[in-house]
Amino acid sequence: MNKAKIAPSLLAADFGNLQRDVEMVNQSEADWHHIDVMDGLFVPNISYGMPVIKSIAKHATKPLDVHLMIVDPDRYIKTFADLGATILTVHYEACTHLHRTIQAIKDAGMKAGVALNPHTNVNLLKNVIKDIDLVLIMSVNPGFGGQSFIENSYEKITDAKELIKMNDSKALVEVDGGVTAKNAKALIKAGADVLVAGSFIFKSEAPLNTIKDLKTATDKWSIFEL
Ligand SMILES: O=C(CO)[C@@H](O)[C@H](O)COP(=O)(O)O
Ligand SMILES: [Fe+2]
Repeated sequence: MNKAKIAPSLLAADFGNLQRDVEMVNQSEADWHHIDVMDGLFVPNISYGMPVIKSIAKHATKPLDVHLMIVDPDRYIKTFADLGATILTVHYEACTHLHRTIQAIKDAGMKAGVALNPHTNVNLLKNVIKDIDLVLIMSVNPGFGGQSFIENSYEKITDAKELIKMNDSKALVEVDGGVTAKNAKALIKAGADVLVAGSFIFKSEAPLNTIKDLKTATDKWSIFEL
C-alpha cells in the first residue's frame, strides 16, 4: 500500500491564531508539521524566528519537519535538535560541506533531509543519497507560499526515486510548493512519499476537511490504481 504522508506548511497559517492552527494539524489526519525557516539571505523572505518556532514546537504533537532555507545551516543544528525537530532539511545550494552537515544532523539525533531548488539536478545527490533520510524536491522557487507548481517537478521526483532505488537508499521523497488535491495523485504516482501543502490547506474554508481530502486522494490512488 502506497500511503503518502501529508505535511501542512505552517507558513500559510494565521499567525494571529497560530496555536489554533497547530492544534488543528494535531487533530487532523496530517502526519507531520512542516516548518519553513527563512533568513532573508538564502531566500528573499523572512518567515519566523526561534521564539515563534519554540511556541509551535510546544503545541505540536506530530513530528516536526523543519525546512531550513538559510545560509550556513550548520550554525543552527543544535538549536533545532534541542527544540525537538524530527527531520532537519538543509538546502544543497546552501551547504559548502554537505556531507559534514548531514553527519552533524544525524549526530545530533535527527533525520537528515536535503532540499533541491527547481534548477538543481537530482543526480548531484548521488554521493550522499545513502546517508540521507529525505530528498525534498522544491516544486516552486523557495521563499514564498502560494506560488504555482513547476511542471517539470514530476520528472525530478521520478529521478529522485530512481537514484534512491539504484543506490539502495531508504530516503523518502518529499515535494514542496503548489501542492493541491488536483496534483496530489500524479505526484504520488511520480514517486512522492510526502506532500507538503500550505495555501491549499490553510486558505481553504475547512482546513481539517482539506487535509482529509488530500489524504483520501492519495489513499484512493494506491487502492484503485496501483
Ligand atoms: O518551503 C516552502 C516555500 O519556500 C513551502 O513549504 C511553502 O510554504 C509551501 O506553500 P504552498 O506552495 O503550499 O502555498
Ligand atoms: Fe517548505
